[in-house]
Amino acid sequence: MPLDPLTMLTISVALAAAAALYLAIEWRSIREPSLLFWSAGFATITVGSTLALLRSSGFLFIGIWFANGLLVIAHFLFLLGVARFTQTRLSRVWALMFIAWLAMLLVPDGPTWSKVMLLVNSLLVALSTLRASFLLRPHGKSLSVGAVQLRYVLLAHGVFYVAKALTAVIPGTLIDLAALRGAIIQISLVEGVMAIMLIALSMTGTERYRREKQIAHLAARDPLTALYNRRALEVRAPRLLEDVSSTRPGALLLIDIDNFKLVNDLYGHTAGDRLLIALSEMIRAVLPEASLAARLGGDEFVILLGNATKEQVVSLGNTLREQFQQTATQTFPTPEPVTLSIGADLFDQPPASLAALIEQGDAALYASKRGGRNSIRLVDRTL
Ligand SMILES: Nc1nc2c(ncn2[C@@H]2O[C@H](COP(=O)(O)OP(=O)(O)OP(=O)(O)O)[C@@H](O)[C@H]2O)c(=O)[nH]1
Repeated sequence: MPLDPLTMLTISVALAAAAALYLAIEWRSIREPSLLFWSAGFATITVGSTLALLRSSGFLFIGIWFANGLLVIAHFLFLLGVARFTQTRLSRVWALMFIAWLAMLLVPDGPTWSKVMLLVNSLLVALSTLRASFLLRPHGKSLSVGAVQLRYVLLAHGVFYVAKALTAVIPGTLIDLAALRGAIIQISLVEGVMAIMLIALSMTGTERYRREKQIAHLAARDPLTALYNRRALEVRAPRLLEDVSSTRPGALLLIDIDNFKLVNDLYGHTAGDRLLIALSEMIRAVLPEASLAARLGGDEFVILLGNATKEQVVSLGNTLREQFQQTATQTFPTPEPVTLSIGADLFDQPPASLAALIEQGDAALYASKRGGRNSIRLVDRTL
């Protein structure tokens, strides 16, 4: 049994209100501005659909003109939300949408103007929606499943509104906005209900996926240097270590700053932090593919290499040592030199565990410290 227009509109009001509330609650917990725009968009649809119900009571200005204008604003709010989500700036030209909408309020009554109203209104909605879909296209970065879904839902919704605009100019189509009669209006109401559900679901999916990724990223990183922390290294190291063989030896470099305490004592903790960040950036810059780097804690860092050679390990260690010494001497001169001691281990069989490997690296590091610091000690276990 087909549902009558008033029932469809009532369903739209309920669904849009639920979506607005849900997105607002999500916003309260994660404070992501795009959620607020999307919530405001659904709240606007709630008000617009409620006003559209007044058509049956003869309130045509509020029930048609004003209600349709709110639909345009709602889609513009969706576009603003997508722009925030994709960190894009919208051109000021979009402000013309409001002028077009205000102009629609001046349109007189009558079937011809009814069509003009439908045409302009549909095109404005289509414009915002298609632009939002276009902003969600993949550009360099891969999109999450939720964002891809949102992109296609918006695209389908936008195409629907283009088609709706075209029907308004086809002669002979019955469009009675006042009485909510005509095939186009019936189809629109059904599409509207479906679109509200799909858009709201894909919006929440989009944000949730991004939040989960952010949480996973934060949990795996050292907050100061953004390198992996020890736990993240423990999770990722086994895959790299499994591939170690006599044809693809692995290597570990354990790096510790010499006399780091002096920087903290003489220049303050913030200066010490800056030096730790500088070292992490140097490490990132020299890190080959298929390798891992982490801050184990304090002034101790680790690099794990797959498919390494003795020459590569020594060269990488010495590059870091020289770069660091230069930076530390220039930025924070100290009575004792602030340098790097490195303990390295080259191996051609997967170690018993990461902890066992770090212990071996520790022994080499200790030897480097005892031998006068500012040096690299390599234990070659491939011989
Ligand atoms: N600025 C800063 N200092 C830290 C941080 N974590 C640990 N430290 C300091 O780093 C120092 C590490 O201690 P040590 O390794 O014994 O100091 P060191 O002077 O480098 O000693 P050697 O390694 O024997 O040369 C301590 O003074 C800690 O307070 C941090 O996140 N930021």
